[in-house]
Amino acid sequence: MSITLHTLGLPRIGKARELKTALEGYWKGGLSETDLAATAREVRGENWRLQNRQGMSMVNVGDFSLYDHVLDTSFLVGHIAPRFAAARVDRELDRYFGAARGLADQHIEPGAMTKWFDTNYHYIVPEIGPSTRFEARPAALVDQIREAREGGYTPKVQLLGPVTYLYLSRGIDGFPVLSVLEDLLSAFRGILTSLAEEGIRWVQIDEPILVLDTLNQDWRQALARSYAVLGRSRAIPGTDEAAGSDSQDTPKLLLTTYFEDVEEELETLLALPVDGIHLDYQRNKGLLDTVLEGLGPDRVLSLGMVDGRSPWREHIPALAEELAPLYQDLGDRLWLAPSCNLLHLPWSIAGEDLPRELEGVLGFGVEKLQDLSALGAVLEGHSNHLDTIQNRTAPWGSEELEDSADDLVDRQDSSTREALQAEALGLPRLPTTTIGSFPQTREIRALRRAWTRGELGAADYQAAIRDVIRENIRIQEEIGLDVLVHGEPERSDMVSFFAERLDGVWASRGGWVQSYGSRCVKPPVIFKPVSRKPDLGWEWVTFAQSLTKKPVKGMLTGPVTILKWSFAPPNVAPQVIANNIARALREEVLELETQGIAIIQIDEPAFREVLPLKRSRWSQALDWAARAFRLSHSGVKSETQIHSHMCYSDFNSIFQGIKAMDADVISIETSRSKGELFAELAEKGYTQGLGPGVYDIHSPLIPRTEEIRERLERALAHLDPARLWVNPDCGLKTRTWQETRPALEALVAAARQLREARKPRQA
Ligand code: MET
Ligand SMILES: [Zn+2]
Repeated sequence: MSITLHTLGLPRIGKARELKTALEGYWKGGLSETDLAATAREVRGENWRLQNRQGMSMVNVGDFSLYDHVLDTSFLVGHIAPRFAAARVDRELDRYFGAARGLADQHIEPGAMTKWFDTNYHYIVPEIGPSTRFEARPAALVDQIREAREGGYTPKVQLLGPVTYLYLSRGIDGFPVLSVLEDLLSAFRGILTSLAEEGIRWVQIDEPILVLDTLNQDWRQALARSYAVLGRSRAIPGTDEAAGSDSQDTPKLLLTTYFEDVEEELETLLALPVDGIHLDYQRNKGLLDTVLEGLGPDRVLSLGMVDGRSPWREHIPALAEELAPLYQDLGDRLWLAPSCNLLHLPWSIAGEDLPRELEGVLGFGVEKLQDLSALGAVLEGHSNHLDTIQNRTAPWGSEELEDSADDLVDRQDSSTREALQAEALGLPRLPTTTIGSFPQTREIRALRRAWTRGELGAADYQAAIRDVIRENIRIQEEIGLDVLVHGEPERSDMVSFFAERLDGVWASRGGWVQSYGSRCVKPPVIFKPVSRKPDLGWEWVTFAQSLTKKPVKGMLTGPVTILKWSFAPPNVAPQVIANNIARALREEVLELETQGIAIIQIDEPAFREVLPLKRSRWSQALDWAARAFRLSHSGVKSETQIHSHMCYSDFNSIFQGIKAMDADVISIETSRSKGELFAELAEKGYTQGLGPGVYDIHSPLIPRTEEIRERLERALAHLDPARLWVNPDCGLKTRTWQETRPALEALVAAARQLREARKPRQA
């Protein structure tokens, strides 16, 4: 009997992003539905082949998605928000994409998108209201099961569990989402019945909310009720009766949790009448004894042995040794898998140019499965892989592991700074500025491409970028903005630009990870203590400053954002890495200051992503994150104004951190907010400068002066006019100049009108 190996899902964008290309082709009208379906089939086929080749006992069906698995779940349970259900579409497939991306021609807004737990994957939020009804619609899933069977594979079906599905939903106007549970469970039952008819033996049902430490009694009850209906005892909905004999014919359920330990909900979890439980091994080690006790004599324990969301490889010999007694105990009731869906990793590291330190240390999806099968083989005594695998940890010196940022110099108090800065900068009331990037035109992209390909020499490239900066400054002066920027033409991406200029960070060529739909990101890998390789590009900023008398704001990406949008080594605490990056950035900040740059913006759009899944650890995380931010500008003069930028406005959970960052000005996204935020901020005692975004850069609409003025007035109703800035929601790199220019003109006009109307008390 060989040990059962399986996965919790694989990347579905295609190993060379084939699905991305096909999707975008289909959306533009250049690719037919048939061709898109063919690409989708190829991607699934490739995934099944890989699982088969690596010795997985079953292949997953249901992990593939054309856009998002939460949206797929909505369609699977027949829950399509009314505005999409009523939309006019040529093909049903367009209704699905409409729900994901909106239907602009019919003015139908897409579903909201938000992050999947603490990952960088975004899902489409289901909307639940009084008219929500569910109905099993398993046809598409059944087709994929048959497809897998035709390929000769044994399918295991993967579903998002009903309770997590509801937990991730939004109740329209506060509608209580749990009130639809029974109806949803009937749909799930219908689906399980269809799967039984297809001869499915195992269903993987994901309930990652079991790792949270914030579930209340209602959610616990929902879990208990759901698995009473869907699990082994299979009660008949609406009655207390068990379904009895038909339970033999329905698939077994493997309930999966991932991303964290299940400490708080261990009892809840063990009481669920499911046939197997999956846990992240590393994070639940300490609970295994209790788990084994509660597991009983028949149930399967699946352990996530290789980290499914970090590219660092495990030390297989050590793992095999640790696991051996458990394998003895459980025999074939022990299953092995990656800790979570491999969707959070790129496809494979093969063909990448790795720095010497990373050879054999790093692996993506394919390599994770190789490690898993190596572990299986070692456990079963079929292999002595033991001597070929070396220690796989990041080369971080032990002295560097203790880092409390003692070199952090506290700044003078904020009101002293405020006065000094006001004098040094001499800005008008309601100063106008932008967030940093200007439109990345086709010419700029072509320029960068030619330079990276070596078709353009350094001197020519730099001259061309200087021309763009010159033009950017000219336009900003014409528009009449108060604080200018160089426009970031040299950056394609705010994290990879810095990653390439920091020693200790490795950028892959093709390590793409799905962020949402067809959008992919290529996270850099931080693998050793980070340092600044000569500079981080300050000369572009000082060049811009040399062209104008107005202050030019220097632009950097902050330590927390660089950390959160990269892969970091697991054996180093995040604050150690963040401090490390902060010190490299600090050198650049101090250089900018020396060169006469009086305002420096350190962007932290990923700041709130430091919040761990467990709420009990929030406060500590905010502390180190704010500390790292402060370290990145530690030592600047009081006259130097430090800005930060975050493109969201939900500060409730991070307010403590925002204050502790001790920035002078923070720009945020608010153009869609109705003003409650300002009252809230005032109430909480926010006293720094604030730049509420008054131009929604995500929309092609050009705001009118009156609209901007209204938005500013809403802020002025609650905040000190001396601390209010006027700026867009975020950078303008995705917009065109045709949109940007009139929008910024409106923004400047609105600020001027308000200044006039409010008659400043001092010059
Ligand atoms: C996602 S935040 C982006 C900030 C950056 N400075 C820009 O303007 O593009
Ligand atoms: Zn932004």
